[in-house]
Amino acid sequence: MTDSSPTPTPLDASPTPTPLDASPTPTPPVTLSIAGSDSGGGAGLQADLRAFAAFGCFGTTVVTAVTAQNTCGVSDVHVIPTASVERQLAAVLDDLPVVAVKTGMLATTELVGLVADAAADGRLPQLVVDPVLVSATGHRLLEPAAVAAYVERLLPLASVVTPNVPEAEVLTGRRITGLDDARAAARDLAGTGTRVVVVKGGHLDGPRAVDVVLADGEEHLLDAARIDTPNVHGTGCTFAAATAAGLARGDAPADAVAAAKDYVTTCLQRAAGWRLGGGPGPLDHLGITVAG
Ligand SMILES: Nc1ncnc2c1ncn2[C@@H]1O[C@H](COP(=O)(O)OP(=O)(O)OP(=O)(O)O)[C@@H](O)[C@H]1O
Ligand SMILES: Cc1ncc(COP(=O)(O)O)c(N)n1
Repeated sequence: MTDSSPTPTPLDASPTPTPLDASPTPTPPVTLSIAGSDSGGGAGLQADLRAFAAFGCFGTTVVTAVTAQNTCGVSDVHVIPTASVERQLAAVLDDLPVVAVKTGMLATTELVGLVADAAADGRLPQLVVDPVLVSATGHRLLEPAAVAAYVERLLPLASVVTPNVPEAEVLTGRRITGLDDARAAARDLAGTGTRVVVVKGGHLDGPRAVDVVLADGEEHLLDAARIDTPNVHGTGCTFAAATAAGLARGDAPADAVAAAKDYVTTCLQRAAGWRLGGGPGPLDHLGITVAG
């Protein structure tokens, strides 16, 4: 008599988990994000800290605003008083050896001015400015009068600026419908004094997601296949934080933006099938280590 029952499947066939590695590690580079909190966790400081960690950086934070936000929208914005932002900045910079800084949501003209003053005093090394104006869900995150402060005060002091298409349109007054317009906008923004300009192409149409980079007068493109996914909340924050982290670990700016592009593309790919929330969902930053 033969036994026709199927071979029993072991309950858990996955490989034995690697034990946690407790060996000492070198002191990491310190990065700083000056940005808003996203209660939904997809953008803002929450995304920045995950991107910093992926690049092996120790992230610190200065909170400019607390948003009540999820994937569907922003229902409240509480701007942190300027004096508190100033004290957070002093607390971080007076003690920790920050080597690169990223700014995100700055909310008001006063806070843009505060950051510009700190940069002018040489306290914000390798400054990456992500000029956050509006959330992906359409909520204003910067008061309109603050746009001039960005152009006149902050951009001249930035190492890298990373507007998306709608932000580049507001900052330059130029309509951007394709790559040639994005190139022209990048040249306008380089004219403010920023060393490296990245006009991100996530909002342009087409099968590729192409970003225009103008670095010390040299233009090149960051080009990746466009991923078909609704989960794009926090791509801009992630790209800028990853760029700051690359600079912090010693990459040249052109290498830092290229590594940031690879990282954000990987995070988008991994989360393409995620279903978190009813609106544009977050990226998968989890468990990724970007080799230096
Ligand atoms: N669907 C996509 N597939 C591949 N890459 C994308 C996609 N959407 C955005 N990107 C890339 O993500 C990065 C961020 O670009 P994007 O223009 O979306 O910035 P953003 O609008 O500031 O982001 P956010 O959604 O956080 O506001 C860029 O490198 C862009 O090319
Ligand atoms: C606190 C904060 N900072 C930045 C963004 C922009 O990200 P997105 O354009 O993906 O909404 C946001 N929504 N919230």
